[in-house]
Parts: sequence; structure tokens; C-alpha cells
Amino acid sequence: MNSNNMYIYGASGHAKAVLDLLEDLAGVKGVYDDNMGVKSILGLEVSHPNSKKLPGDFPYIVAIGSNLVRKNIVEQKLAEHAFVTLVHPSSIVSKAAELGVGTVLMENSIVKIDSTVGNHVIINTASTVDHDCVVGDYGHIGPGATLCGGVSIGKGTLIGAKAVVLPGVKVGEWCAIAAGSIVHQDVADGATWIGTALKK
Ligand SMILES: CC(=O)SCCNC(=O)CCNC(=O)[C@H](O)C(C)(C)COP(=O)(O)OP(=O)(O)OC[C@H]1O[C@@H](n2cnc3c(N)ncnc32)[C@H](O)[C@@H]1OP(=O)(O)O
Repeated sequence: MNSNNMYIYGASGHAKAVLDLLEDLAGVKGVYDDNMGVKSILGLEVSHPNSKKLPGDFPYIVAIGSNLVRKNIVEQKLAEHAFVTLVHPSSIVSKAAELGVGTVLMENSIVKIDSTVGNHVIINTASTVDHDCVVGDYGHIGPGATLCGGVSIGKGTLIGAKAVVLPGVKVGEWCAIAAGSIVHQDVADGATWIGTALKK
């Protein structure tokens, strides 16, 4: 699956990690980034689209760590384009789980039975989405984070590295959960949670 032809949008640290998921880079038909200062990544030339129409012959992956920037690129620049889903071979995905388009599962991540992961989500290294979870579009489950069973994560929300969301908890849209936190109650849209409490 990871050796299909595709374009990559984004050329910073997260893009490097995404390129490293691919069996080889021969299938990468182009890399785009809005930053004119970025000229290459892992030996691949980086193009700067500006007002140029982006090619549509192969699907894209938007490899940008910021959830909001990723959303804006998808919806403003690639609204007419198709996307791939990348799953590292070391990941474990239940046959009864659903993964959206443009979503990336990094090494050793796990998505368990009856979970649904939306579009353009990052399931980062060694994170766990346990049974019956929902992760909304443009979310990011950080490295080593754990979603216990029946957790719901709203659109655009960042779950920081090694954070734990306890069973059945609902985290709203566009929230930030600090690295290492334990989330034991529901979190409202747009809120920041640090440690074991909402940020004052
Ligand atoms: C491969 C990769 O790298 S993937 C990257 C995944 N990303 C992450 O895991 C990062 C997650 N983000 C965080 O943890 C951030 O600290 C956030 C979003 C929660 C907070 O960021 P900001 O809103 O900028 O808050 P800020 O940095 O000003 O910190 C606010 C306070 O919380 C404290 N704080 C911030 N993060 C944490 C944390 N993880 N644990 C404990 N305290 C924290 C700060 O020390 C500060 O304390 P103070 O008010 O006493 O000085």
C-alpha cells in the first residue's frame, strides 16, 4: 500500500517522517511546500505551488504536523484532489476499524476493533486507539498516547505525546491535550487540558 505513486504536500519534520514510512521514494511524484526557502527533502526537489494548479494524476498526502494548517491545505488547495492513506506495516489495525483518507499511521501504532479514524488524521508512533473510539478529521494522536476504550476525540484536536484519555471520555473539537496528561473527564471544544485539569 505504501509504495503507490503519490504527491506529498509539506516538507518539514513531519514530512520527513511520512516519507520514511514509504518502502522507497520512487513513487513520490512531487513534493510541495509553501515555504520558498525549502528547496529539498531527503534528496527530493521541493516545488512551491503559489498560484500554479496542482497536478491531479496521483493522490496526495498532506504531511504537515499542524492540524489547522493541514486542514487549510486540504480544503483550500486540494479540495478537488484525491488522497492516500498510509499505514506502516508495523501498525496493527483491526479488520473492524475504519480509517479515513489522507490519514497516516506511524510505526507501532494500534487501532482496535470498532474504532473510526477520520480523514487527514495523524496516528503517531506507538500510540493506541483502543476499541470503540472515534477520532475526528484532522486530529493528531501524539507519540505514545493512549485512547482507552470508547473515547471520542473531536475534529482538529491534538492529543500530546504519552497522554492518556480514560475510557468513555469525550474530548471536543480543536482542543489541545498536553503531553503526559491524564484526561479523566470530558473536555469542551477549543479547551486546553494540562496534567489532570483544564488550563485556567
Ligand atoms: C513527533 C512529534 O514531535 S509529534 C508532537 C506531538 N506534540 C506534543 O506532544 C505537544 C503537545 N503540546 C503541549 O503539551 C503544549 O505544552 C500545550 C499545547 C498543552 C500547551 O501549550 P501552550 O498553550 O503554548 O502553553 P505554554 O507552553 O505556555 O504552557 C502553559 C503552562 O503549562 C505548562 N505545561 C505545558 N505543557 C505541559 C505539559 N505537557 N505538562 C505539564 N505542564 C505543561 C507550562 O510549563 C506552563 O506553565 P506556567 O504557566 O506555570 O509557566
